Amino acid sequence: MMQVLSIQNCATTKENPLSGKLIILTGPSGVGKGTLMRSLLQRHPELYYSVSATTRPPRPGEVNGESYYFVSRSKFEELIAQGEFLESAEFAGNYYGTPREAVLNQVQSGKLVVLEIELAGARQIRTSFPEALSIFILPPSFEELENRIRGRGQDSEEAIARRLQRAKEEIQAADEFDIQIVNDDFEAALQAIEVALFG
Ligand SMILES: Nc1ncnc2c1ncn2[C@@H]1O[C@H](COP(=O)(O)OP(=O)(O)OP(=O)(O)O)[C@@H](O)[C@H]1O
Ligand SMILES: Nc1nc2c(ncn2[C@@H]2O[C@H](COP(=O)(O)O)[C@@H](O)[C@H]2O)c(=O)[nH]1
Repeated sequence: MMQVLSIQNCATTKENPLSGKLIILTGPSGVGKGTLMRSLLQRHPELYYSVSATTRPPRPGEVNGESYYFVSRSKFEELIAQGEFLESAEFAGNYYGTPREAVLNQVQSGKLVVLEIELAGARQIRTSFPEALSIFILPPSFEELENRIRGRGQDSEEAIARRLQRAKEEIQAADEFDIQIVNDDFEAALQAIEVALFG
């Protein structure tokens, strides 16, 4: 039976303001969230990165259970029906979702848990966990965003078009989030995230 923890378990404490807190890292596809996240984890291995489930096929080099849990559409729908996700959303033709139990267990044990997720999921988390700290990563320009998605060399033309269309909608929502950071100079953006998390 799945364990469901109450929201009180996610509160920070006076003694340790960073303990047991959810961090949302969001922003358009290709802005550099994953790259920032990897550097952040190298510098702060005490952070817990939530590995999502997705129906997207693995890209070269992606490892099941590390990059994502890669599941079929029918399995994903079964997991939604069983309430196994803290949030889930459809993005560019695929489902993505945050495993509920793993994340809540980590928050309860006092970890700072980072969710790298798209806009619809970020909104769901903000509604369920208003005390979560939310960070929106912006590109220096839309042209640079397109260059980064193309430069990554991982998406078909159709997928690129979908992601760019979605990016326009996502960027308009940046103001909804607690902190906005422009990922132009990578090191500066990384340091801005560190300041947001650790002061
Ligand atoms: N500050 C930066 N300057 C130039 N290139 C960058 C910068 N940050 C990230 N990149 C590059 O942009 C590309 C997209 O980055 P990344 O895959 O991390 O984006 P993402 O936001 O995680 O995308 P998605 O949401 O689709 O997973 C990568 O090739 C990465 O190396
Ligand atoms: N709502 C959620 N969005 C997620 C989750 N895991 C990743 N994502 C976001 O999806 C897009 C596309 O990712 P990609 O790996 O296919 O490029 C990107 O914005 C991710 O941040 C999740 O669990 N829930």
